Amino acid sequence: MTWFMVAVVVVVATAGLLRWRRPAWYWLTFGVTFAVVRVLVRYGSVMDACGLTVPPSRWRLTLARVANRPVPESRPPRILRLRPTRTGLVLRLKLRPGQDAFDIAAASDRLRHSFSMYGVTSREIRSGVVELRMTGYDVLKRVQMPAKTDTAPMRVPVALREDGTVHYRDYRAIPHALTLGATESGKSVYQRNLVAGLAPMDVALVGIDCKQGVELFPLARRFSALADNPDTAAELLDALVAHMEDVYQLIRAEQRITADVPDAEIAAGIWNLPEHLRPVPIVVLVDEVAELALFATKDEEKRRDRIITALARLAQLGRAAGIYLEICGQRFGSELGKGITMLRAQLTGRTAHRVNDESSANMAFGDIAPDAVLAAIQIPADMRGLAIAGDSTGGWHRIRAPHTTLRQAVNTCNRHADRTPHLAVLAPFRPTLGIPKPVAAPAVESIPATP
Ligand SMILES: Nc1ncnc2c1ncn2[C@@H]1O[C@H](COP(=O)(O)OP(=O)(O)OP(=O)(O)O)[C@@H](O)[C@H]1O
Repeated sequence: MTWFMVAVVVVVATAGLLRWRRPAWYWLTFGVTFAVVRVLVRYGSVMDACGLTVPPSRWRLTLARVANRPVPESRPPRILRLRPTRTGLVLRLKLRPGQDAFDIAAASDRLRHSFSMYGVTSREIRSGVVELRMTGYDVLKRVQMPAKTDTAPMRVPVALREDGTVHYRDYRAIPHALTLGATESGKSVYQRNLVAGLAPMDVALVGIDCKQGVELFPLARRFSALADNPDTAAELLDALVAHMEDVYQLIRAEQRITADVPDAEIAAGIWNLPEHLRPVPIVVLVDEVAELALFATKDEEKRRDRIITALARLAQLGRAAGIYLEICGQRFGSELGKGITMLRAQLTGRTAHRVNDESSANMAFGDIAPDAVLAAIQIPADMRGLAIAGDSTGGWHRIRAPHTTLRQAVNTCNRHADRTPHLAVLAPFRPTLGIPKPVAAPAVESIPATP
């Protein structure tokens, strides 16, 4: 008996320590069992307290009266499946007549408190079936991506969502995207994760990094072309437009359709071309886009117009030619001049890190998901890397990318350097590899100013 008591105390103490210090371990060891028991035991009463039960139907009342039995109780949605996961529980519910998915969504915060879970989100699976995803701890506090993720061409597992699922950047579903965020909000880390995720794939990476190349040039071995100033960027974008036109010619040549070609084989983009003819897809990463749109002189204005026109053309026509845009910046609104809002409208995927004002959040979500604007401005300053990711369907999620250091990203790019495609049209922009020339440190004034 004494040994049993000691064992109980040890288990309770270990569980308590793990719960506060290592929530992920706690969940995997004790938390999941406690949570399953808690949900199953409390399910009926919690659903009743949250107003998610329906009164007995007429035939059940009649049956009870005929059989002289007590009046049947109200019934909650039926549990179809309860599945523990790495980060929480997934509960699939069959709704009762008269209930809808909105009832469950509206009660998700009450369910979270009642089941003592960290977060609860719901989504409709099909008519009458709703899935509740519960997380046992804050999965975004220290992001750990699952060891296994769904793999598909041009689909990068880039971050974790607050419900514990993986957030993918799927270039074939959403060809172009915009990532906004104030300084030090985590844009570069997000972009680094994208590059590291794309590095093992058959894709050409093109970078325009107007921060003098500090973010993308260390990853140069996996890049087919890089530009670190607006002049080179203008030429590089012209070369990409020329490449896009060549790919269109190739698709048109393939489309010389005869009556015996099945409909499914008619090419309307590079992915429909036979594999031996298919040009390699290109992802164009632009860091600090505002640098491309700002100008001080007449010549710079001409260059700016050339750049924005080329970007807008790539955004409008690039998808079929396998050219995808990934644009990052602190702000991307009409104050950057003509053509910007037209370009922004083509960037379907939107991600906003912490922003300093509502108008910056509006640039990302104002035209697609107004409630995401509120979520974006509520991101706390100490949660760097936390972001709101939405798309044109109006849906949005809170996400956070894993903290990939520059060293880790460089290692990944170097490991996959042999996959870097050589495109003739991009050859002049291929980064030269080697030891950089030493640069003199800027002079520092050491004499203190006297009043
Ligand atoms: N997902 C993350 N998880 C943990 N820490 C992060 C994450 N993303 C960013 N950080 C932290 O925030 C710091 C700033 O991130 P980052 O350089 O990506 O910001 P930024 O938005 O690109 O800033 P700037 O516009 O000034 O370049 C990083 O050094 C890192 O310590």
